[in-house]
Amino acid sequence: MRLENVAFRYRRRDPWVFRDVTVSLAVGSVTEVTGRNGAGKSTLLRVIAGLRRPRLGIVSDRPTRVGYAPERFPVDQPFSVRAYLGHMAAVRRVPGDAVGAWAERLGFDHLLDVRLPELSKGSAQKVGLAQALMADPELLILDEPFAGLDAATRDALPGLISGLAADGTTVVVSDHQRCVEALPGIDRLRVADTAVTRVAAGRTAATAVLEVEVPGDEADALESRLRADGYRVRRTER
Ligand SMILES: Nc1ncnc2c1ncn2[C@@H]1O[C@H](COP(=O)(O)OP(=O)(O)OP(=O)(O)O)[C@@H](O)[C@H]1O
Repeated sequence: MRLENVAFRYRRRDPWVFRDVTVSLAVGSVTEVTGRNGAGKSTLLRVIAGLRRPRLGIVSDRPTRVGYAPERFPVDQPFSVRAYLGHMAAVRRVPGDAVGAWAERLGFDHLLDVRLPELSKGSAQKVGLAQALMADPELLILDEPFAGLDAATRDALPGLISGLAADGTTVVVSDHQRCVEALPGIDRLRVADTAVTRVAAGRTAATAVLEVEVPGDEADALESRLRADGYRVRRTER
């Protein structure tokens, strides 16, 4: 699919979140969206998913089956996990046994009869992932999917994502935790200052490595700023 000269702001007098965005997402690609807090990553994902319409520009060739897992899964609905996912499966015409299969795969099958508001953050995140994944999406949008996940699921998710991509799903993921950055062939978009820029995938000949020495108590902040800006950071303590 393709975004062409896309601009978005929430309200008419708001500042633009981004402007003049022209990017293509190849079928079966995995794209990581990076940027600082508030840069516009979630907004870009919503526009790509079709949940928000661009104010200007054109989005073309968006696949029909779109799976979207929001940053914060809405847990204020009074249903059990089973009832909620069963309903989502019915809406998307997915066989009902997909619910149990995804619950088992993501490790929350023991929670199927728990009501959504009673779920822990990580378990709610898994339910959000399951509803996005079970429709066999051609376009899968994951907004900070790793937040709150247990180690086993966090480790399994990149493999699951690359498996789906290998089968032709186009995946777009924002990921402060940088869990997908090591996936081979991953594309990267950086959102900053109302621009969305494609960052060269694979390191090219033009890559430079800087060694920067900072006081220990500043290291965490600098590291997360650099990572948010899309840089790869290797850290050593002295
Ligand atoms: N529903 C909304 N209505 C109005 N403004 C919004 C809305 N959602 C986000 N914004 C604004 O749009 C800008 C981009 O927000 P967005 O959530 O897309 O950033 P982000 O890069 O995903 O941030 P984070 O890393 O903190 O999740 C911010 O200025 C934010 O305040």
